[in-house]
Amino acid sequence: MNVVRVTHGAVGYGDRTVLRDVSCAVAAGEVVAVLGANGSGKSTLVRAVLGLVPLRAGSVELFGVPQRRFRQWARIGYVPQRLGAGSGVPATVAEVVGAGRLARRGILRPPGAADRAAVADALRAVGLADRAGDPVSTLSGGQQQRTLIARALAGRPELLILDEPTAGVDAASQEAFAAALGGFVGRGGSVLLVAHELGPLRPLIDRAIVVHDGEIAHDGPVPEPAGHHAADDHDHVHPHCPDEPAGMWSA
Ligand SMILES: Nc1ncnc2c1ncn2[C@@H]1O[C@H](COP(=O)(O)OP(=O)(O)OP(=O)(O)O)[C@@H](O)[C@H]1O
Repeated sequence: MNVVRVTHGAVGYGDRTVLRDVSCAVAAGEVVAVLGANGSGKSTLVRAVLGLVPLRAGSVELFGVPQRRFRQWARIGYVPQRLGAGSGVPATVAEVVGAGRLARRGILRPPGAADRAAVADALRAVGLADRAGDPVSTLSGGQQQRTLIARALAGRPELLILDEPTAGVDAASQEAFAAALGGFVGRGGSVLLVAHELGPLRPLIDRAIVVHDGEIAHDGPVPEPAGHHAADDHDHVHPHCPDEPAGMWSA
C-alpha cells in the first residue's frame, strides 16, 4: 500500500509554476528523501501532499484515499521547516510535545495515562527526557528542533513528513534525531523527508527523489556525492541531473 501518492501534480504561487508535473509515491514502511537545489520546490511538494497548498492539476492520495476526502490526520505527523518552537512561547518542553496528542484525544478531554506515556516515550526517543519541565526558550536550536520532532512522534503517527529536520542542527541533535527516526522506522513507520544534507540519516533512506525544474529528475538510490564518482569502485547506477551542482548531495 502507498501511504502517499502524487499523480501528475502541478503546484504554483500566483502566476509562477513551481511544480509542473510530479508523480511519486511512498510505500508503507518506506523512508523517502526529497532532494534538490534551493528553491526547486521540495517544501512545496510536501505542502501539496499535506493539502497546505492547492494542486493546480493532478491528484494526491493519502493512505489510498483522495486527499480532499482524507480525514485521518492523526495518522500523519508533520514537522515544518524552521518553525522555532521557542520564539516567544513560554511553554515547557513537555507542553509543546503534549500538543502532539491533541489530534488523538480531542481538545476538550484532559490528557490521560496514554497521552502522558506517549509524551514520555517521544521525549526519550529524542533524548530530551531530562528537559521535560524546562521552558522551550532555554533549549538550543537543535534541541528545539528535537522538541518539534517529539511533538510529531507523540501523536503516534504512521507517516512522518519532515521538512529539513536537521538543517542548522548541531551534530548531537542530528544523531539523536537519526536514532529517534530509526526507532520509528523499526516499528513500521513511513517517512517522507525533505533534506539538504542527509548526514547521519543517510543509512535510513530507502529511496531518493530529486526535484529539478518542476519535475522529478531522479527516483531511486540516494545519489552519491559528486566526489565519489572518481572512485574506481563507484557503482554507477543513477542518472544525473543535467546541471547537478558538484557536492550538492554530500553528506
Ligand atoms: N508562499 C509562497 N508564495 C510565493 N512563492 C513561494 C511561496 N513558497 C515558496 N515560494 C517559491 O517557490 C519556489 C519553491 O520554494 P520551496 O520552498 O518549495 O523550495 P525548496 O526546494 O524547499 O527550497 P529550500 O531548499 O530553499 O527550502 C521558490 O522559488 C520560492 O521562492
